[in-house]
Order: sequence, then structure tokens, then C-alpha cells
Amino acid sequence: MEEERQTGPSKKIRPQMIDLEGPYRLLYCSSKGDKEGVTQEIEKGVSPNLADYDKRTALHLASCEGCTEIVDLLLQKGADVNSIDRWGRTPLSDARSFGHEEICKVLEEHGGTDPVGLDSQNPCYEIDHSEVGMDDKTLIGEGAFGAVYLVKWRGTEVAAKTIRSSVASNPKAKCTFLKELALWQGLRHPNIVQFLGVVKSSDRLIFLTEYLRNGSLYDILKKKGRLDPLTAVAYALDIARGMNYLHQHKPHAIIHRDLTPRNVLQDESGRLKVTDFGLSKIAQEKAYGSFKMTGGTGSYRYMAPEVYRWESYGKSVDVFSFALIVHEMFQGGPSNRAESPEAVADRRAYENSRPSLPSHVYPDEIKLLLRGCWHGEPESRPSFEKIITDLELIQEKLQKKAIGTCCSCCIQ
Ligand SMILES: Nc1ncnc2c1ncn2[C@@H]1O[C@H](COP(=O)(O)OP(=O)(O)OP(=O)(O)O)[C@@H](O)[C@H]1O
Repeated sequence: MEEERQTGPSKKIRPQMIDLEGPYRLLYCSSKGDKEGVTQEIEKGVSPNLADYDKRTALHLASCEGCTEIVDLLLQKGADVNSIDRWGRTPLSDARSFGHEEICKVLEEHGGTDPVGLDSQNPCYEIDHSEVGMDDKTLIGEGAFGAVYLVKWRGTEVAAKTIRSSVASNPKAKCTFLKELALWQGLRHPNIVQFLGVVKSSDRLIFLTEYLRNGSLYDILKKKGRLDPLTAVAYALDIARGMNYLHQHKPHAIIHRDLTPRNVLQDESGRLKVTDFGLSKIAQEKAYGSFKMTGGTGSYRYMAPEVYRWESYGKSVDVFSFALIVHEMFQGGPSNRAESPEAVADRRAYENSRPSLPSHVYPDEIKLLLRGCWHGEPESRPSFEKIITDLELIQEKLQKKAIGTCCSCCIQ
């Protein structure tokens, strides 16, 4: 299989164009302290409450960057002082995290609150460096952010993900990373890889998760090829249950954004677990500079058309990616292997092309499910809750069929 770990924008629209010419220029200018630019955008009629895909407004960005003048200006122009981003943070949460006391005062005078309170410092559970046997580490593999090692922590085998210094040494990237990890550390589900904590270390960023001995679904498919329908459906149910937990997370749904076979791991008992949600966005920030607000994130081969087209998107982008993973499990690998992942995403986004579903490989119920999940209209895709119900019925039917086939062969 070819390399598929590409992240970043499609060739159709470059982020620079959006920054400089679209309404999102308001966000860019706010983050850069460009008062003239902010004034121009607002005079053009751009709403002071315009937000990016993480629901971060101009006021969040100016508060984060310490641009007091811009904060004053935005408040004068009617910006909502308590707008809430994807992590449940207000501009005041950001100003506090970055120690911009003057801005905190201004925001508080305007009625600003900080719902996450002291937690806005995001203390991820910290693990003392001396407790982790980094000297006896075994390399498992390398991803977009850095190497992953098998290490022992307090006598237990765990995975240590090390983050490249190019990301870890960038304060903004590190802050975003820690926010994603803080979100992850609150999650508990049998189909979600368990986050364990961040290793306390002054210069590096290392975090520990449970270790999944059987590797990724990508490795499994590469080794085994096509899965039998019952196994494929059982795996699909594992992924759907993990994803349903993320999508039903309160107070905000968690969108994975980069659901691929590489981000699904298997434990010793054969259960699949989803990992690395939310982190793909940071890879994109790393590649294109510190400020991004557009949606072209994740791996092209599994990318929903609306993400590729840089349109606004929601939870159903994960349902689209899920359909392609299920398709691969029945087929034994991705379709259109000869084409580059970006070309595949382009045809899906602009020509509505989809993988084929030959009847000798895909049971009718699976065909129906996949067609719904990779529907071009995001609103027409089913929720993971519905997908679970459908898959359970399909599983039951396949099990009955398997028993029936087995009995008849015994009788004969
Ligand atoms: N918790 C874990 N237990 C066991 N193996 C793991 C664990 N986390 C990651 N790995 C393995 O380590 C390797 C690198 O993983 P990593 O998540 O960094 O990158 P990736 O998922 O392959 O690519 P990307 O970073 O682009 O998503 C992969 O082979 C992956 O299967």
C-alpha cells in the first residue's frame, strides 16, 4: 500500500488565500494584532463573532496572543465575551492560560467568565520521568508526530509516544497538544485507547497510553488481507462503539477527524480500539505555520468530501471515514491503490466517485450500510448509534447463517 499519511489542504484552495481574502482574515488579523485589518474586516460586514472549525473566535485568538488593543476593539464591536470553543474554553480561559493579566481584567470587566476555571491550566496527569524505563525502550514505529516506543512504567508495559521537538518546542503547538491530551485523559471506554499521562520532562513531550500488542488495523489488513464477514462486522462494531462514545461525549462531541486503519489498534484479546483523535489538526498546524482555521485535515484516502473541499464539517466526517475502513476490511485493502490518495479524495469530492461493492464480496446489508455512510450529503449519513444497531442485526444474521451452514455440513 502506498504512503497515505498525508495531511493538509487540497490543491483547490490554499490556506493563504483564505487567510488573506476571505472573511477568515478577521481571525488572522486578530491573532496577529493587526488593528487596521480587524477594523477593515468588521467594516466590510464580517461578524465579530465569526469562528473557525474549533469554534474559536477572533476574541479567543486575540486573548491567547496577548493583543490587548484587539480585545478592546472586538468587545466594542460586539464580540461575545463568553464564546465557547471546542474545548469548552472562553477567551478568559485562554488569557489566563497564557498569563495575559491585563486582558483578563478587560474581559472580566465585560462580564467574562472562565467555565473551566483553574482547570484551564490543563494539568494532564504527570508521570515522573524516573518511573519510566526510557533507557530500555523498544521502538514500535514512527508516526507523523514522532516515534512510539514500548516501555515499562511501574512494571507494566505501556506505549510511549514521543513528540518531535519541532512540535514540542513551539509553545502554541505544545499548548494545543496538551489541550487535546487533557480531553483524551478524561475518556474511558473499552474501544478507546486509554491515555495514561504525560511524562514530566522539561524539554521533551512524551505521553503514555496503554500498549496494544497486536498493532494497527493497517498492519492486520496488510498481513491477512480480506477478513471473513463475521470478523469484519465484529471489528466494525468495535470501531463504531468507540466512535459513538466520542460523538456522544458531553458537553461537546469529539470529532476524530482522522479515522484511518492506522488509528485503530488491536489488543491481545482481538478487540479494536480507536486512538489519536484530534491530533491530526496539530500536524496540519505544524506543516503550515501557527494559525489555521480551515478544514483540510487528516488522511486523504479516508477524507470526507466536505473536508477536502474546505467546507464546514461535523461529526459525520468520521462516519464517511468509517465506511471506507469497513470497505477495506471486506476487500483486504484500499481500492484505487494505483491512484494517489489525493487524486482519490479529489474524485470523491468533485465527481462523487465511491469504491465498488461487488455482490460476491459484500452482503446486501453491508452494501446498504456503506452507501448510507459515505453519502455525499453529510446530513444523510447515519449516526454511529444507528450504525451499531444495524451492525448488530447484520452480525446476528451472519451468525445464524454460519451455524446453518455448519449444521447442514454435519448432517450430510
Ligand atoms: N498504544 C500503542 N500500542 C501499540 N502500538 C502502537 C500504539 N500507538 C501507536 N502504535 C504503533 O506505533 C506506530 C506509530 O504510530 P503513530 O500513531 O505515531 O503513527 P501512525 O498512526 O502510524 O501515523 P500517524 O501519526 O500519521 O497517524 C504504528 O505502527 C502504530 O501501530
